[in-house]
Amino acid sequence: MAPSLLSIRRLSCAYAGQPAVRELDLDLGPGELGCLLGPSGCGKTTLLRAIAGFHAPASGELRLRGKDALPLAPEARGLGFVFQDLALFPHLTVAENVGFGLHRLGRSERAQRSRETLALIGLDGLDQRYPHELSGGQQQRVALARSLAPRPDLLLLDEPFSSLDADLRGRLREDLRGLLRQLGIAALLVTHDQEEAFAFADTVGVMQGGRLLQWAPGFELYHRPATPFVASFVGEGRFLAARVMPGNRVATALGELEVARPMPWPDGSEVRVLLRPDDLRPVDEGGIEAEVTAIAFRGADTLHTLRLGDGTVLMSLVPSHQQRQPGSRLRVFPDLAHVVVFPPDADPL
Ligand SMILES: Nc1ncnc2c1ncn2[C@@H]1O[C@H](COP(=O)(O)OP(=O)(O)OP(=O)(O)O)[C@@H](O)[C@H]1O
Repeated sequence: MAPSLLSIRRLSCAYAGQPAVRELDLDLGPGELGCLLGPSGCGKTTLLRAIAGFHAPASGELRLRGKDALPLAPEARGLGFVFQDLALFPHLTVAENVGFGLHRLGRSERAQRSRETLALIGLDGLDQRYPHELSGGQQQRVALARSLAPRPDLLLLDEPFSSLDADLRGRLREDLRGLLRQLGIAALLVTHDQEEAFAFADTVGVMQGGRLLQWAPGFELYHRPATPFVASFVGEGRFLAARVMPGNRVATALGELEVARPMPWPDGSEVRVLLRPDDLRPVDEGGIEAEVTAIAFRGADTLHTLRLGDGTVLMSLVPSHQQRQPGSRLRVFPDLAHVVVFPPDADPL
């Protein structure tokens, strides 16, 4: 197997003895687009700064291209980065900003690379402007161009789009993604925004309390979350009380469900099953009847909050042309591709 571009083992970081990153393992391959997702304060920025060389970890290993990177200063690590607080140089033109990291190249090569990168990022013709003569989105493109101009093999991005409105944000993200693919550059992006993480990354990591709980493609995170925290943090979902039955089945208020993988708990154990809103399909007959307690319009569909007879609260996505009011009744049928089961007491939410 080819060595990872970035390989992290048991990495721990702390501020004045307070842990911020705990025993974290992570691998990123050449050209792979990764994303770190997690609640505020879970250690995403600290991890990114440790990779960049701006934060010295307390312990653990950090290897880049197979070599120990911890002794290396940030500029010797061969990485590009775009951090929230990394502003453009106001007294330099766009071309000079983009050429800033290209001191190893000759003068004409530098100008050519700078022009080429500006064209790639969609800033043709703006090279002689100063940062204050650009829109917020254009400034962010210059910051991206500056980090991409030296053609690093790994780009670190800390919420680079957070100051932009949703439309611009989406466009810039797509343009950057295409460009990284075209140039074969790997990236690790920190974001709060799940939609952004799924749209951008091949592999998404969910962090909590300094730990990386799962590092997997978005589909895996959504359909096979490793912990109840990942299950509830990624997408929407509710837990339904269940009991383990013989033959890899669980009994629930919605009937018996088949579990694809063997469960480690003996028959009769109390467990809980993850139910996503798209796991509960509205039906005319059969299924189970529930009371609609709230309705949130989403455009193409509406998110219904439902209460079963025993008080269990669940969610169901319903096509939005089916109009209903809170207090009405709805029949739903569980239609689960993957039944995800957790013990009842793990990681209480
Ligand atoms: N310079 C610092 N000095 C002391 N503690 C810090 C410092 N920077 C971060 N921390 C603490 O370390 C923990 C992790 O912070 P970090 O900024 O890495 O989280 P984050 O996941 O990036 O959060 P956010 O999403 O809010 O940016 C938090 O408890 C935070 O309070």
